[in-house]
Amino acid sequence: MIQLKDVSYVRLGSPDLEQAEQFATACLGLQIAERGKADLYLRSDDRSHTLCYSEGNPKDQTVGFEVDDEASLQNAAATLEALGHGVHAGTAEEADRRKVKAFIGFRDPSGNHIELVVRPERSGRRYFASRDAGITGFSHVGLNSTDPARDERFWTQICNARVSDRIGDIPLMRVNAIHHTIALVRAPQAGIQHINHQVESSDDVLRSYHFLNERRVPIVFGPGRHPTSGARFLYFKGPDGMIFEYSVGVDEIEDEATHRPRQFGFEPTSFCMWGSKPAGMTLPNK
Ligand SMILES: O=C/C=C/C(C(=O)O)=C(/O)C(=O)O
Ligand SMILES: [Fe+2]
Repeated sequence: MIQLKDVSYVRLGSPDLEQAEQFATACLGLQIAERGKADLYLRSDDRSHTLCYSEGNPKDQTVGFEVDDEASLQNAAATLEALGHGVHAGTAEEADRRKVKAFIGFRDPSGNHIELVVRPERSGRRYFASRDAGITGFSHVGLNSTDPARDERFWTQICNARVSDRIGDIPLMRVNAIHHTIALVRAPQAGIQHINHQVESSDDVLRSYHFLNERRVPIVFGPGRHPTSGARFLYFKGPDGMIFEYSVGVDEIEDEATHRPRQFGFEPTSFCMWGSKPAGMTLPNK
């Protein structure tokens, strides 16, 4: 069994790094860690980076997850190979670019590009936001799934993710105590459906609602509250149509041994208990 410890980073291809930088700093509120030749590294917490825009095709989207050590990485590679997932062993140069000791890359059953990494770098300097969005850290991703039941089996049976709750057949899965690190969303093709950053308070969510509205950043859902994790949230659109979420107050699962996933109906009130409806963002199909 592959033991995922946490989500580490997202890498997004971008045809326009300047536009990505403008959005990430002036709107989203991340800190520039480094500008490489073709990479823009952004921080959201005490890690050296949690988002990297890389010159290229916006369809190139990767999520990195941390595993314990190099032995775990080798075991993971063998497990995935045995299951027929092609595994790319990251070169030293590729690992440097990701600021990790070592990594492997593969595709999940829907075709999402996933990397498993060992020893992602932390920063000795504290995170200093580019704007006062109240970000406390990168927390989870929504991943497109062409078959949520199949992909739930992959993440839970091969990667040790645990289902915290389901909306219809959409699982919200954790890899540690936090309610979810991976949310599957039914879609016709692979891709990252949204990228979540936690903020400090509900005030931050509402402040950003007004801040982003004034700057004509499309708000696609919220402000609202998820009945699943209990989080207050706001979703908005960034470059290349990528959806970002701020949220606060995500539950932690107190007792790993006794937690049973709750089943929510596939209906609007399962997505927002305050009555907010998504605009221009398709609610996942059942
Ligand atoms: O609409 C359902 C979303 C649920 C949550 C949550 O419970 O916090 C998410 O953040 C999510 O799926 O992204
Ligand atoms: Fe989310």
